[in-house]
Amino acid sequence: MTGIRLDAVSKVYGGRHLAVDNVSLDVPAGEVMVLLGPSGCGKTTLLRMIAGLEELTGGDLWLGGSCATDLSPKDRGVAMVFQNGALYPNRTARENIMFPLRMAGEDVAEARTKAAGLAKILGIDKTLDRLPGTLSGGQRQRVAIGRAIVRQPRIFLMDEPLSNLDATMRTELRQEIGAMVRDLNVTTVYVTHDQIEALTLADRIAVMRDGRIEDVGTPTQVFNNPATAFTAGFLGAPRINLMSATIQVTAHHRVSLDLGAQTISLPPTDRRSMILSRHDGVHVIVGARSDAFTPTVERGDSDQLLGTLRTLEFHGNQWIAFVDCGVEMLNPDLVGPRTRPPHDVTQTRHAAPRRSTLTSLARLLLRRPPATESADSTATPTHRRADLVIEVDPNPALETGTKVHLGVDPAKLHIFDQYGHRVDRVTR
Ligand SMILES: Nc1ncnc2c1ncn2[C@@H]1O[C@H](COP(=O)(O)OP(=O)(O)OP(=O)(O)O)[C@@H](O)[C@H]1O
Repeated sequence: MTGIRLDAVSKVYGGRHLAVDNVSLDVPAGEVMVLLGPSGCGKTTLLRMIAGLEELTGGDLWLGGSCATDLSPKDRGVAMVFQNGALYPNRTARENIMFPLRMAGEDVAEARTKAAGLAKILGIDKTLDRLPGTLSGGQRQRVAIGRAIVRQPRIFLMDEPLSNLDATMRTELRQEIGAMVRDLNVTTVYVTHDQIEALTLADRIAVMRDGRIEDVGTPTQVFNNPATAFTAGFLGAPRINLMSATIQVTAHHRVSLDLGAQTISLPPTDRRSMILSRHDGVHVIVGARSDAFTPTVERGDSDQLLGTLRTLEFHGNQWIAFVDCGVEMLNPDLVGPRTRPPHDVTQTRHAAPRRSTLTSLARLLLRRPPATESADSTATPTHRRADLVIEVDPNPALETGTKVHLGVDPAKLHIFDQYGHRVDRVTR
């Protein structure tokens, strides 16, 4: 089994377009690593660099403990499946799967046995004698996967293999891919922009943005304990509420998050209270998923916010309320890297991404808040007045236009600095 190590890897296209920016990542042998991120964030480029289809502009690639930066693609023991796994149209599914083995000189009977075994795992054993043109998209993609993996590659790379399939087929094949790569125990890197695919398939997810890795962790780690506001915003539906806030420290070091029109108090025992109590006046970003609130029509003991119910939506398995609390919301896509200085693409090695700590907060004290920065600054994330998006239980008293009290569970709040990094230490 072969692990993968990316060591400060960068890719600059045409001498000026930075597609992958100083990425370091370890994929232990046998792990299923999913690269997740929006279109254009560098996922495919990174995958192609592992396959040897793109040269590295900077950094090194290690496969199984040996430097593979300059190794030719055929010597890497890597197989790759793309969105549209092209098949030989005049060969049956069986012949397509057997093809790499026959090319390698393997005995026909042996190749047939291997192809049949894989076809069973992939659920296409009944279609082995058909031509690709007579197969459904999902069946064709299964054949392509079988053909890629039949030679037992050291590493299996998949680039959005399910994106052209319908929802039912995607779910089925996703489960089969997960089972297959684990059965075969092959180190797998899987690219997708679909959070459900990532959460369900991955041993670990690397969340990418603008050529960099924002966060790496198990699905539960990146979802429940996101290191950055972007990760918090990319995972989860409805999207996380990100509120612009200012730290307020009162007598006895009690810490509140001033949202402008309203405030949320942190319990003194909350570890963030300890961290933030020395940072009165600092701007932060407060993240709260839709289940962090308990809405009631009557005032309750744990109420922290008051708003007006603007809209109620039925989402099948849940009701979602849009509540106007007069607070300033931020767009998760625009928080973070755009607050960093513009990048010098001629430099391909950079310091490792920093962990969010008190030190980063301390640095904020030296900065003006985004709203007061110069007009041409890239530092201002999009601020907008918007509604909090909140899960509600069916309740006839919750009607559009009514006042709603919101209990807030501080344990479900994530607090980020203005660069979008968590103010408390994130452990992985
Ligand atoms: N051959 C190329 N020449 C110049 N720029 C390129 C080339 N290939 C990719 N890019 C650019 O590099 C960036 C990363 O592209 P990449 O295809 O790796 O992103 P991605 O995350 O896989 O996107 P998608 O999900 O849309 O496939 C993009 O801005 C893209 O336009």
